[in-house]
Amino acid sequence: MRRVTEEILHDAHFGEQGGRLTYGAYLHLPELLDQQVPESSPPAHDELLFITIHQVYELWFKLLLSELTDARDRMLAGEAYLPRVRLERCLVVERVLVNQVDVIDTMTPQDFLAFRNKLAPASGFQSAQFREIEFLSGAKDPGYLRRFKGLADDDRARLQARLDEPSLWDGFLAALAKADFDVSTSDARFAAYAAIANDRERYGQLWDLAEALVAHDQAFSLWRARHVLMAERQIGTKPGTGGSAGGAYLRSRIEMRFYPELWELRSRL
Ligand code: HEM
Ligand SMILES: N[C@@H](CC(=O)c1ccccc1NC=O)C(=O)O
Repeated sequence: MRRVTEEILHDAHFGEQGGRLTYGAYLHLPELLDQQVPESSPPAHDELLFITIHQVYELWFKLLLSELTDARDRMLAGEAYLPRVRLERCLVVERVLVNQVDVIDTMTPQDFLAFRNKLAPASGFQSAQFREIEFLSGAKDPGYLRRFKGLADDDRARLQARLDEPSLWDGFLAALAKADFDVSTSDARFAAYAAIANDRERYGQLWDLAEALVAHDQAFSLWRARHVLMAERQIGTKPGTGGSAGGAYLRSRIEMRFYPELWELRSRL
């Protein structure tokens, strides 16, 4: 009698029709796994960890941009259900982004210092996708584009496009307008939020959508707070490789909110 594993391997016909696809080819693993190139020579032991974690962040940022863009487009079209579904997936990914800081925390500051001097003037400040997420979410600060050193032309064009196009917040207001709320003034908008908050039986989908936006906003605040601790744990009060004051600059960003009106609503309920 053949062993069970052999049966599984040889008798499975699912999806085999004429295909030559393999796991590695589908996922472009040779290319993907060839992209971790340490700057230090001989390589400092922890530099592979440092490169890997940033690449993983950027892959998740790419997914977030795809999900958030779809949520924005659907809200602009007046939808509420699928935008919330998209935002909830983003929230789960964002929790992963916050929690994987634990992996960087396994690095000691001495081991970071073994390759840190090779990194300047690069820093996370130059993450175009991170800034794209901020712009798309609603925090459009053109100053970041002006201050960006060494930004590739295609990244600059993508960031400019994110500044020019509607944000998630514009999408949310479009969804409210589609439900016949006046969103033209601050007073009118707060009246709309209160109406939605106070009649969830009628406006449940819009309420859930607003809450999903608050959760997305909160997740990014948590990431910023966690990032400050990650940075200070490594470099204390030293200035950053990107030329900022370091922890003090990062700390100043913690209070930033994508949707201040949805936070202000809490005080008015
Ligand atoms: C050893 C770990 C880390 C340290 C010490 C650190 C430190 C810093 C510092 C000091 C800055 C301010 C810019 C500068 O002057 O350099 C910064 C910005 C930034 N870092 Fe990190 N970082 C670390 C890990 C990470 C990781 C894993 C990510 C994930 C992508 C990341 C993403 C960012 C982003 C997006 C910014 C810009 C933040 C903003 O402008 O609001 N950092 N980091
Ligand atoms: N800014 C960090 C260095 C750093 O973390 C970094 C360097 C190059 C590319 C990405 C980085 N990550 C976040 O800033 C520092 O000052 O030590």
